[in-house]
Amino acid sequence: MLRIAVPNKGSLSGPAAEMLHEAGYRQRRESKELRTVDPSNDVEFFYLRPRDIAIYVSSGQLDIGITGRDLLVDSGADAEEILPLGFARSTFRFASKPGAASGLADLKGKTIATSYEGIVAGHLADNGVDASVVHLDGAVETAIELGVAEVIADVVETGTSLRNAGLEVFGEPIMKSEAVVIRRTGADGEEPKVQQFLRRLQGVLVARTYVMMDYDCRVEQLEKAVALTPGLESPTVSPLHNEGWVAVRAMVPAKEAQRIMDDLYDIGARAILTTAIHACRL
Ligand SMILES: Nc1ncnc2c1ncn2[C@@H]1O[C@H](COP(=O)(O)OP(=O)(O)OP(=O)(O)O)[C@@H](O)[C@H]1O
Ligand SMILES: O=P(O)(O)OC[C@H]1O[C@H](OP(=O)(O)OP(=O)(O)O)[C@H](O)[C@@H]1O
Ligand SMILES: [Mg+2]
Repeated sequence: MLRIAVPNKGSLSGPAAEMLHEAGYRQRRESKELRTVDPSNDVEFFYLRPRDIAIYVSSGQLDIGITGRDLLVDSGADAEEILPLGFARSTFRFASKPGAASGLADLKGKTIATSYEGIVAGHLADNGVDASVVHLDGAVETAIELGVAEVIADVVETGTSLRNAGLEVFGEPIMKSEAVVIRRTGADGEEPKVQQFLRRLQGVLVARTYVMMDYDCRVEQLEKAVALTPGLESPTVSPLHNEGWVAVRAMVPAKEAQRIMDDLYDIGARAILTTAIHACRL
């Protein structure tokens, strides 16, 4: 049975459960459940603290896990990223009172508060900067006002938390993060059950980003139309009962669907339809 670690709370947990559900896996019914078995898919899910997931996976007791890239790096655990999942996107940045610092060089001798000590200590060491790091569990934006630190390093998404605390980011982003699937470093990448799990999640990612487009066009316009909708491999072209016309079917990126429909209409295509994709295997 495949054993998978899933975040039990925080920003990762809702979207992770939603993605697993869309991929056809049974998920826990209530938030207190710490594990659940999905016998029809031969999978067992363990609901763990996001911060602990890389450690469990690196120990080899669980086959794979879903966590944040930043948490994986911060843990220093012997685990590697195998599939980015596109949710819980954030950047990890330094911030301070406006004007208190403008780059890495200004950190020398300063105290930096963070919940991600591993990332910060590694980044300072890589850049040869000598500064102290104070570990806080969360709400680190308050640390400057309360005199615990002069600088913070934290997850930034919209920037609202920093703005509310009167802080500004400075310097280059330390890293970009999103939810990722991880496995123990060097684990068997060809394991069929793992591959099947990854294919299912990839199917969800594709279903979320593409739509199916169908339209009719004159044979003379076919090459131009196909250039607009090349599909992933190649579009399906079928004859219509009316001579000189064909029906075309291709997957297109959902974000571009409206623009492509306009362009197809302009070259004479008609009966242009888009439909959602619920699941797929590429
Ligand atoms: N506001 C946010 N937007 C996007 N991703 C976020 C946000 N806050 C945290 N994350 C991501 O969530 C993961 C952190 O997990 P964590 O459980 O600490 O989330 P959290 O939302 O901060 O929860 P908690 O309330 O328990 O602190 C990291 O990968 C981080 O990049
Ligand atoms: O840029 P924003 O959109 O404001 O998002 C970033 C904030 O979200 C997270 O905090 P969370 O609410 O999880 O609290 P925490 O600090 O206790 O983890 C993170 O630690 C930042 O504080
Ligand atoms: Mg948090």
